[in-house]
Amino acid sequence: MNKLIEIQHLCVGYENKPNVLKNVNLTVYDDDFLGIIGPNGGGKTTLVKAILGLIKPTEGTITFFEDGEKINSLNIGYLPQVNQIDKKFPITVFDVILSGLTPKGKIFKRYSSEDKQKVRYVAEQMGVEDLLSRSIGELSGGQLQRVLLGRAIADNPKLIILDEPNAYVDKRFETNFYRLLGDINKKMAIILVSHDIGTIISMVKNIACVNGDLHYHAGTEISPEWLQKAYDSCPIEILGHGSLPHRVLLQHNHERQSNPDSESDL
Ligand SMILES: Nc1ncnc2c1ncn2[C@@H]1O[C@H](COP(=O)(O)OP(=O)(O)OP(=O)(O)O)[C@@H](O)[C@H]1O
Repeated sequence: MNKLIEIQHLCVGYENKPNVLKNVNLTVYDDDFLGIIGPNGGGKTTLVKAILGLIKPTEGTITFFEDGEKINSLNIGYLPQVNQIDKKFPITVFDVILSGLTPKGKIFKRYSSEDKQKVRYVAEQMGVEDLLSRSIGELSGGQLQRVLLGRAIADNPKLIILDEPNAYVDKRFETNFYRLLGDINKKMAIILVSHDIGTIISMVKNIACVNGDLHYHAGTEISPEWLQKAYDSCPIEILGHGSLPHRVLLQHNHERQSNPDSESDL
């Protein structure tokens, strides 16, 4: 187990909201499966954007490693939140997966026959090989999720980041998707952002709760007290599921609330 990413004293935010995250420290390992939880507006996506290099830290550092040595950049695959996908965009499944092979900064890359073969291989792994000529607007939520996961892993990244992947699908299909993630985790590290603590606990190796700052918990044996502390001022209710907390219900009447209608998604 080697370090893959080391985040030290990270502060990051936006022009009109400069202090979204303050003094965040986190290490991600090369075989990690890290779950990121936290209340709405706590800064989970902001942390992901900082790791992806989409926003610049105001303070602190994010360092990448390969085989224990510092490197300048890391190949990261990303599965975005479903609301960031324009399903009306006229693009086929084949081209979506192929676009995962485009090196950063090279939009007009010429694809080789090897690339095209790779697309077919990835599509088979994701179980979408029969959908390659379909446009993404014709897919179900679960199919789209697997196509985008294929795009994220196509270039054999060292890490994939999945932002709320369970928002794509019906609960009944989640098991298959998470089994797929278990297989992928044998080859690369995974960061999974999710509101669903039940999912996080059953899947991941380590947990971080992001709520303006970051509380890290190695392992998944988390106590209700840790959760309450990590979620800060949000009142939480934990429903028992065996000895594991299964679901956390929050009331969003504190100042980080970003969407008053989203109470039911937690
Ligand atoms: N582009 C932006 N410009 C200004 N403020 C932003 C921007 N994006 C996010 N924010 C604010 O930063 C804070 C953290 O947002 P972020 O999306 O990181 O939270 P989150 O934990 O991912 O939330 P959710 O669970 O609702 O997806 C929120 O208060 C949000 O309104």
